[in-house]
Amino acid sequence: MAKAKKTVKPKKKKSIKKPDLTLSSQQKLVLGSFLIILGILFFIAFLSYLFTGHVDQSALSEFGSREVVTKNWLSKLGAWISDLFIQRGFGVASFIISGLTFLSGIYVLTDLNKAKLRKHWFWGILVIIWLSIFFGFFTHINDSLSGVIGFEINSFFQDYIGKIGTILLLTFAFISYLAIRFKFTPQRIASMFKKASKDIQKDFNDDFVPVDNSYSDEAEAMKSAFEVDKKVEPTISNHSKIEGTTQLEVNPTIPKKQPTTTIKTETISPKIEIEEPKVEIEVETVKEELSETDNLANKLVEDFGQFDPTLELGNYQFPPLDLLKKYDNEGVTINQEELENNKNRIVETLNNYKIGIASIKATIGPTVTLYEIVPEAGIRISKIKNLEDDIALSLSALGIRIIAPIPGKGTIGIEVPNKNSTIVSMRSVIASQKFQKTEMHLPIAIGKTISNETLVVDLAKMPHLLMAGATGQGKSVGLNAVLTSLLYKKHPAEVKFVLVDPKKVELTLFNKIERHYLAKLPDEGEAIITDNTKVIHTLNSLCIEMDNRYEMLKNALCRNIVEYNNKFKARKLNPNDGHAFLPYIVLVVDEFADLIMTAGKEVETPVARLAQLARAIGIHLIIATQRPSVNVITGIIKANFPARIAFRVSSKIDSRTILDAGGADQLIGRGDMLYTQGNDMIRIQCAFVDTPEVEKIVDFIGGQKAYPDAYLLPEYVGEESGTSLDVDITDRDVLFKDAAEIIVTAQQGSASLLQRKLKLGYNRAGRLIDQLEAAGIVGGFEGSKARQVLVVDLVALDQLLENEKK
Ligand SMILES: Nc1ncnc2c1ncn2[C@@H]1O[C@H](COP(=O)(O)OP(=O)(O)OP(=O)(O)O)[C@@H](O)[C@H]1O
Repeated sequence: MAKAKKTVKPKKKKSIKKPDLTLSSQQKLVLGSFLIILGILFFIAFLSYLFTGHVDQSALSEFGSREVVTKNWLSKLGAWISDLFIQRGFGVASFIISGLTFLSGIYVLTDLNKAKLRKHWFWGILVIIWLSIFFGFFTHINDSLSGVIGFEINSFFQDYIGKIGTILLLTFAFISYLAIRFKFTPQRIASMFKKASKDIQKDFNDDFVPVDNSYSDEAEAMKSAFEVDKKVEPTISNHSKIEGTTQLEVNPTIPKKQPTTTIKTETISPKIEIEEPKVEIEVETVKEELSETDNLANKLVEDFGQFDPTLELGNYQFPPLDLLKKYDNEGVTINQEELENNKNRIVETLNNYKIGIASIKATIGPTVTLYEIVPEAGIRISKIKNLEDDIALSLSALGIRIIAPIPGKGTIGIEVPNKNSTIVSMRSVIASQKFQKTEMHLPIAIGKTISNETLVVDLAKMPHLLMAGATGQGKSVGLNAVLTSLLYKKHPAEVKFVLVDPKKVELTLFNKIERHYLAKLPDEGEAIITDNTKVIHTLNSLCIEMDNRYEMLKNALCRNIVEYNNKFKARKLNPNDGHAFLPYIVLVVDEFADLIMTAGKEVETPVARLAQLARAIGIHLIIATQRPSVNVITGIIKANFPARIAFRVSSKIDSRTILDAGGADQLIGRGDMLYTQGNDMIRIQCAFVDTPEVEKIVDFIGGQKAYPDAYLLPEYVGEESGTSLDVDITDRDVLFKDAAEIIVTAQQGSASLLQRKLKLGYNRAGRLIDQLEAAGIVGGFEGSKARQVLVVDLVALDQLLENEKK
């Protein structure tokens, strides 16, 4: 609300009245005009008092009587009010009150900034008091100059600090007023004096000068002296301002002194005028010229509306929250005693190592409590870091993690597991505002941070996720949490899953939503892939899908899937040209280690290719593994998976393999995890979603109307279908070029070399040799001897392959 108000405000000027929270427009009109009239009444009464006050003085005692005649222009009331304000109040300074009242009326009517009005009153009252004290000096001339208040204060000052003291005090008040109110500085005053003396000198030299900047400069200087304040109190009257400007502009050769005085009067006696009129500029937006296709697209959008990819399953219902379980032990449960004990032990332990603590703060999370310590001055953080193991031993709790220092803070963190950890239910994170209101493309409510905040991350931004953790530490639950998040947020038309599950048990549940959310190869029975050869086919098929999508993006002149889909929705892309709405594809591979061990390069190559290139076209990979050893998570995979989740692992080395840092070995399991997206590491308690809950969700979705089939991936012709001598270069094995390079580099035409280097099976390596022979890279079969290599080096090989394409 407040924001909306803010954005609207600057546009609204006098003409449009902004709704007020307390007063209706009618009330504002009544109050505003009342104040304006009251201001005018005051002014008339005060003005009249200057002429009639002394006559009316005697009548005031009989004020109640109707017969008494008063001379004030506003009769008895005028006489009484002006007597009250001028005689018994602040003297002639009371005129300012009439001005302020008038001003308040204008503010209420035109709904200007109330804070400004308050400022006017504040400064106005100070000026009134100052003036009345100042005029107190001159009461011998006329006692209504200062009023009783001014006179009394003045004589009070004079009694205590004398006449000179009072004058000095008033001077000081005056300077302070100028400095604070008008932002006057000595430099500004000096520069004004300088300018003035220069001008005088010039005047002296010649009476008339051709127009120069000094007028406007001076005007500027004076103006700028007040400019800072303009926002607070726009004082220059429109009328005089316009006059000043015209004089300056129209008479280019007028004598200098004249305009100077004009400007001075203009600035020194600020008249009451509320808002400087701002000439508003109306910007006409020029319509972009439309191209032919745009016109057509606009017409189509006009006729049929934007393309809605969800239309085919228009009645699709998202799973309700009720399908997810509520847990009793949700919410933070750590008692004061535990907190106190831990704190004491930390303080004691650190004291044993001569580390003094300046302060300590605890943040209680779902699984661990973070004690944030500020060490005493002079203690080196590296010292604490080195003592990590000793401190953990002394605190003798499993899973103590020391963060020294906490990034971005000068403090040290010690995370101590809570005795009773709490479950972070999937329901709580899905129901969180953060998740419900997110605008992310592929939002994942992964769990809660140490300070109990729900963490929602965007898979589309990651752009791929690597998950590792020893068995039983929460990996499968983590995968389910990811999938559940997407099911709760994305329509079947918007996202498709390719699920690879060599364990055959974890992801089978999702079979029920095959025709809603899964993608598969054509002619495959089941969408969930459990067989290694099928995995290789699917990965290669995804590579083809990727290439196809890139082609579509290129033709549509789009840089990424979001732009492409927006263009498609705006009906700017013709389905007859091969365009279609592109759903995101999320490839989930459980037990990646298992795959790499059995299929080696055949899996690694397409995975690496997808990881490198697929982000822009909406294919995202989630890879989970139990064994995070370097031959599973190779350099090329790591380089392309900046987002990583580590559940508890058994060794520091494993932790380093996944996170490039220790820490995952000190987690406590059961969904306790570390998450990094390339820079900082955050400790998260993974949201818990149990198999029965997932089952309910997939049943709910599976029970609804579905597409006729799963999302079909492009067909991939695998190695089995190749003949022994493939001459057609388009039918070559994807590893053909790699194989040729290995053979040429080694100058040894043997299948076993390929088997070793490319981690291939014998059959495939043999077939590669056959294809190399057909391409003229290796010679014919020579019994037990290795084949002859016919290409001398890699340059020659490149040339040969280039020539082939022509
Ligand atoms: N986020 C969590 N919150 C609470 N408990 C959890 C959480 N995640 C896992 N657990 C507990 O740990 C058990 C094992 O989790 P999970 O099946 O996910 O392990 P895993 O790492 O997949 O094991 P494996 O690799 O053998 O499949 C769960 O049954 C559950 O009791």
